[in-house]
Amino acid sequence: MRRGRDRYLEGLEAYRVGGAVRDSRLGWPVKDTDWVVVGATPEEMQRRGFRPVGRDFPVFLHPETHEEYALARTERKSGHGYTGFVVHASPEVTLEEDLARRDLTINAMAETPDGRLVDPYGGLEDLEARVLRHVSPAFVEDPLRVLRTARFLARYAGLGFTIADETLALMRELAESGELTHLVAERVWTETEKALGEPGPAVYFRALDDCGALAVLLPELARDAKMLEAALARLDCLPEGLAGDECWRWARLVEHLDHEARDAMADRLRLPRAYRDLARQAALTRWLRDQPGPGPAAVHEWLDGIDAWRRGERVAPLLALVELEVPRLAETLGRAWRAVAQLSPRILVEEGFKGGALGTELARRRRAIIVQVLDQDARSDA
Ligand SMILES: Nc1ccn([C@@H]2O[C@H](COP(=O)(O)OP(=O)(O)OP(=O)(O)O)[C@@H](O)[C@H]2O)c(=O)n1
Repeated sequence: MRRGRDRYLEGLEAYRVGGAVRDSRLGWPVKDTDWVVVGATPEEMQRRGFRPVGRDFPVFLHPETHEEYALARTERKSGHGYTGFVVHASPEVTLEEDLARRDLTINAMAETPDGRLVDPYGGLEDLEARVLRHVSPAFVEDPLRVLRTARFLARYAGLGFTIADETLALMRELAESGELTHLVAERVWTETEKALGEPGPAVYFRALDDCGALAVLLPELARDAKMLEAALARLDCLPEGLAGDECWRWARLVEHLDHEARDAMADRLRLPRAYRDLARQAALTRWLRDQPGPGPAAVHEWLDGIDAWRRGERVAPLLALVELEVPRLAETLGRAWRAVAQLSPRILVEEGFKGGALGTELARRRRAIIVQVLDQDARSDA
């Protein structure tokens, strides 16, 4: 977007950078625009009315557009993890130096307010050749970049992007060095959740597997190559309405794992409740699908397990999932659920049941209804 004169920027050397420059050239929707300012001090920014927001480095919000303006800076690694960086921001830091600290060449382009491209590291050429390539060997200073690169691949995979061999080699190096283990759970999950929302989420996990990072970060998934391939194929196998949903995609990815492995992974990544719950329900639904028959006890256990009684809204989407693989079973389960849902505990209370006896009788009658529906279905099959 071209803007007219901006009095706050007058006399300031400011460049649009990062995602906005990349995405506008790719014809991808631009989410937000970040800026780099060269040759200014924090005091000058504040004098101009910019509001300081950076904790770790000097970043300011434009008084009107509220876009982020960061003072040009260099970063050097000084230890493990996210905090192990020495940031140097001063009016002497050049635009080229600021761009050099960035992860990928396509993320290291800048643009003047009037649209002139500054591209010292060949970002445009890589963008046109659809290559994700690191800017410099300093790529390895931030292990999160392994995940970021995989995520960008997942986003742009449909455009034909690949990871440059040399970059993949650095990603491998990071996976082998143990540096990835220094990433805190929140950062790993934030990237992973973003990747789950990208057009090609399977590509993210495959790229992490290719460089050995999956075995470090999500060993439960990486353990068995065939299982992993099946899980990745399932990721995008979702009923309409659920397709593209991060939480459902995650559930599909992990539904084949036993609950110890699922819980271990969820604890390690500090997964939000919704992700844990849905993964458990999807796993239970898969279990039901694989039961012989399945018989009334299994159907009942499934309804109990997904807490259908209190959370009836869970049933339909899970049935839609079954329908993708075993439509006939989904139909039977749907009938059983509709029949059993009509039995209101209130009726039993009115009949005089209470306490434990109420629970026992409710379960008995529910089971009887399920038996009846399954019998009817079996007879109409015969
Ligand atoms: N670990 C990181 C994080 C960020 N950056 C740089 O900071 C810019 C902004 O980062 P961010 O907002 O996370 O990503 P975007 O590139 O804007 O992408 P997205 O569309 O995902 O927001 C990136 O373009 C990149 O130049 C980096 O080099 N290394």
